[in-house]
Amino acid sequence: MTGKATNILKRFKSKKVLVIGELIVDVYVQGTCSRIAPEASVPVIDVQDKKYCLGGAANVAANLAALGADVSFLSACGNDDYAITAHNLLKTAGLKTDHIFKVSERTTLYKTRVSSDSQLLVRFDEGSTHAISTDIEQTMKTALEQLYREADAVFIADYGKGILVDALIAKLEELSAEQPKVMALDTKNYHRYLKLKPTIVKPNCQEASVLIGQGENPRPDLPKWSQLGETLYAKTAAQLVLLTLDAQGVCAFEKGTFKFHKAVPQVQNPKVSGAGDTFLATALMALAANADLETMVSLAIAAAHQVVQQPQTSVCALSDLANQTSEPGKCLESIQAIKALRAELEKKGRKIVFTNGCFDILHSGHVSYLRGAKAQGDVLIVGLNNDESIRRLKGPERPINSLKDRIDVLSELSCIDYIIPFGKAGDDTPISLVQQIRPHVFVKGGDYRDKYLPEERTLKKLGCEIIFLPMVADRSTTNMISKIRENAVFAAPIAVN
Ligand SMILES: Nc1ncnc2c1ncn2[C@@H]1O[C@H](COP(=O)(O)OP(=O)(O)OP(=O)(O)O)[C@@H](O)[C@H]1O
Ligand SMILES: O=P(O)(O)O[C@@H]1O[C@H]([C@H](O)CO)[C@@H](O)[C@H](O)[C@@H]1O
Repeated sequence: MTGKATNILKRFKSKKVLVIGELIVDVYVQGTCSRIAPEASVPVIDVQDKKYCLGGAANVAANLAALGADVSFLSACGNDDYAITAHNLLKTAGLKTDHIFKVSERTTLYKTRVSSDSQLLVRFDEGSTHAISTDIEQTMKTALEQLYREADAVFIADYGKGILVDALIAKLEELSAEQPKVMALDTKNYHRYLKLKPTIVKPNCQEASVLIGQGENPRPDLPKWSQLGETLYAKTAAQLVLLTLDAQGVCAFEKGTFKFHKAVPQVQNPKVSGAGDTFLATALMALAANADLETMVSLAIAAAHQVVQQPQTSVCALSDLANQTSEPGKCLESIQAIKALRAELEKKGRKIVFTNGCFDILHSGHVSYLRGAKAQGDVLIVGLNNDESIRRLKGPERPINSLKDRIDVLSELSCIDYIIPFGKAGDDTPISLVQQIRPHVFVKGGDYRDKYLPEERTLKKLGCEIIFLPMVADRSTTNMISKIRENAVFAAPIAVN
């Protein structure tokens, strides 16, 4: 993934997101089965472990918090043991609980999954599913008004268990009409939100199949799905529809038009419960951070890929997502990597700019020159003399900074796309690199305008344009070293790496 994703992720931290929906506690009972019960032919599970996780809208809130968002979670639950469990789990996840309204007439929702080894045997769903009372409805409406106005984005996690009553949806419509916000919607009842016009929804293939009236047993064949954009748009009124097809990847639609399909990394025995929450939470954060559609979907896929490999409902932390999307280093070492890069750039029609140098102690002349070099094309590749090469070219006291240090420093310059170390005894010229890279433009500083360039003949044979950029006066590594020496109280020899 490109540096774009990295820049988008940096903007996640400042986002305030409102989550409204059902708070659910997921209970995972893990055991082993070695016998059948005497009273009936059912397995006896010797329970070995029981885990409690945030589920439903609470899992969405936990995912958003893990991605760096400042989350406000609006919900109602019972005033019971599972409400205490949920409260503790929310606190552990760094979530505020002051807008979780506990009411005695409700029982907190919880789903208990019983597994033997990794085989799910049964799931019990418990808790109140009736609509919240008018009192609680009014309380939540008041809270909704305040929290909506403070939010950058809204996530509606409607599990159809009595929280998202008509009055709250109507309030959302009113608020959205006054102050539109990016809004993600996860529901099985899209028809209830048509007037609200959510920004982004994420039906899976079964939900989409039901949505378009083709029943619950879809065949996730891609060609069919990519033609259903108009229908999905009509059924959801969502500007963006991200249709998740399990291992078949994701189809992205914008206002009914199919935009692209993205494959997903394949995982053996994926644990999908909660992965949809992670996917849509990440997509919403990316949207709120002004990501383009392609980057948004890639980030959502990367986050979901992380959680489907976890045994229980879990989250993808911002740091984990950053690690997954951080671009590989800029430094290319192997001929194969250089060849692959050249082929990729040619396929994309990119204009390649090449330059080379020692860049021992980086100074503003270098920076101005490298920025100017990048401006000559689309991609800047820098040939960087290795340490032995610099010793041969500039003397035994050089370089001051090792190749690794110089790569680290140059890699932080956004104008440089790739760095390739070079130089060997008997040939410290960039000729062989030029032959491999075949740049469209070759750049050196003006100090080379009247000097012999051994690579010039090769460049001309390649039809490569040669450009000399203006020098920044009084900036050179040699000068810097001299200044350091002159200013040193005791002209101690400069440590050579
Ligand atoms: N002051 C400057 N302004 C613009 N370009 C520069 C400047 N100094 C060096 N360059 C360019 O940067 C590239 C790397 O040069 P190099 O690393 O030798 O820099 P330097 O400061 O001249 O080093 P040294 O003093 O050790 O020779 C070369 O293409 C050179 O033309
Ligand atoms: O940092 P420098 O000394 O500007 O870079 C040198 O440039 C030489 C130039 O390309 C003429 O061939 C090159 O030969 C040398 O290896 C250094 O990169």
